[in-house]
Amino acid sequence: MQLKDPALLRQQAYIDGSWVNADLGATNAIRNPANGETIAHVPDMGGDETRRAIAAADAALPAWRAKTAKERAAILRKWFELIMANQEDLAQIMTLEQGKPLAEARGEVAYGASFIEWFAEEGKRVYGETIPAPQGDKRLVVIKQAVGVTAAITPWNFPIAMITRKVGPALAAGCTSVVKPAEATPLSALALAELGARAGIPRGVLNIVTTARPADVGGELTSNPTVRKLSFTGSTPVGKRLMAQCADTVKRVSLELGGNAPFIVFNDADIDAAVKGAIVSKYRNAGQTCVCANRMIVQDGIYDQFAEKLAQAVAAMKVGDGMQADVVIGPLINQAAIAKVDALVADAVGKGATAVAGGARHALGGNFYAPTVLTNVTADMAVAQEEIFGPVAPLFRFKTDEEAVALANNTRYGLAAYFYSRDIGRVWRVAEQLEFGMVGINEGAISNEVAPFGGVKESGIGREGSHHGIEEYLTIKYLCMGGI
Ligand SMILES: NC(=O)c1ccc[n+]([C@@H]2O[C@H](COP(=O)([O-])OP(=O)(O)OC[C@H]3O[C@@H](n4cnc5c(N)ncnc54)[C@H](O)[C@@H]3O)[C@@H](O)[C@H]2O)c1
Ligand SMILES: O=C[C@H](O)CS(=O)(=O)O
Repeated sequence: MQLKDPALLRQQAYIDGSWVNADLGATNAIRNPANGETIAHVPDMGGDETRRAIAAADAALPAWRAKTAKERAAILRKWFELIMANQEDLAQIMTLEQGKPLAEARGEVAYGASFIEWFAEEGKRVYGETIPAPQGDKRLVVIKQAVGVTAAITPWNFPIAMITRKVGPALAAGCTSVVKPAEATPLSALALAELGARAGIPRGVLNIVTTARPADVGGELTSNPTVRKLSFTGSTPVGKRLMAQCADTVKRVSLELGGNAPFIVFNDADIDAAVKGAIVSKYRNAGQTCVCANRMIVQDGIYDQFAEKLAQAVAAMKVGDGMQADVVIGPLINQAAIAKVDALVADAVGKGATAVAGGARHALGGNFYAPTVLTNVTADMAVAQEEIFGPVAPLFRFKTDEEAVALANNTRYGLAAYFYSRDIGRVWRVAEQLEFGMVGINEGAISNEVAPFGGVKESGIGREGSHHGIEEYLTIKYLCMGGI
């Protein structure tokens, strides 16, 4: 690792403004998914260390929320500037621990930083209201206040952006935060904390607890009554478990969970634009994103042409170590991911699908999977219902608009959906009929800091980003003044 600022590679957890080891000295090795090499060790913490982090966040809360929104914004703005000034180092750390190509990692650093920049400003626009009182001697006022101590549990696929999408609004609102990053990718979180300290975030306001035992740390974060809110990003099964664990202390919960995005291409689509959008949506992060197109649903009239163009583009993708300049498909996160993707492809091919590009583990071996396009895919195949989380595009065929919408909505998930059509009537009808939180129309890249990100059904609760995102960290208080 060749960092301009080696101090950004932190191998201790960050609690109450100090870099600390686990109480018993246990550590967790962090390995490069491209080659299995150990790049660092971080503390393997449990309930005791987590309780201390929560106590630190609680102690820091009064002074932090007493600052004005403008004072908090100045610190967050400085944090944003430091993240961007260290973009190259942060991108290198991310590629080495998560595997995504360096260009994508640079993009994620900027995307993650944008949430800090955005919410520094949003914090200054948390407005209350006055209500015309029904009695002349009363005055009614509504104010908004910080929820308090918050917890964030985040996934490995976006090691910076999934943290800043939570900590940005939390700190801007006046909350404090305890973050448990994914055990595979803690280094990006620790580097963020280092830059936060340099930006002037006071001790205890932001804490990072690392562990190889997520259930132990998560058990404390979800049961400790001092924690008033949990924001979780990850798989739907884990989200359900954490939501249940929060019930005993009636915590506020935000959940950003799994997806199964349909990508519908109608006969009237611009096929070249649709192929471009399919590649952007499907193969980003080697298909390991929650909003990846998971099912390509293509109308009869253009099915063969779309399949041929997509397969041709996919076959040309360079697979390899994300640190190599021309690589566009990096490794999957681990062998379990490889096995899952391979099993899904084998199931589809075994039931009659055809691999017109890829279709197997890559010749590089290890955690590399060949970018794949499957045709003749049918609803009885596992890829129709399971989140693939790999570089595999299954193509389904349809005849009518109604059939396409029914196919698209036939999932327990409801995060992102995409479709390509140039008929304005069809655009409005399909957009309104799709049961998803976000819909890309003639566009495969829909994520940014200004729009509400989130899903319906079993893809989650709440929204991140946009002016909605800060509401997740605020409570509404009604003041009734009598005797006026
Ligand atoms: N909707 C979104 O914005 C979004 C974004 C990224 C990823 N995801 C989803 O996340 C999944 C992939 O990420 P992942 O493999 O890290 O998911 P995961 O659910 O396995 O892990 C997510 C986080 O939860 C922690 N965790 C796991 N079990 C836990 C427990 N019992 N108690 C406390 N914490 C626990 C993990 O350590 C990690 O930090 C996919 O389903 C993807 O769709 C969703
Ligand atoms: O994987 C889920 C992320 O939220 C993807 S995105 O970068 O926000 O689109």
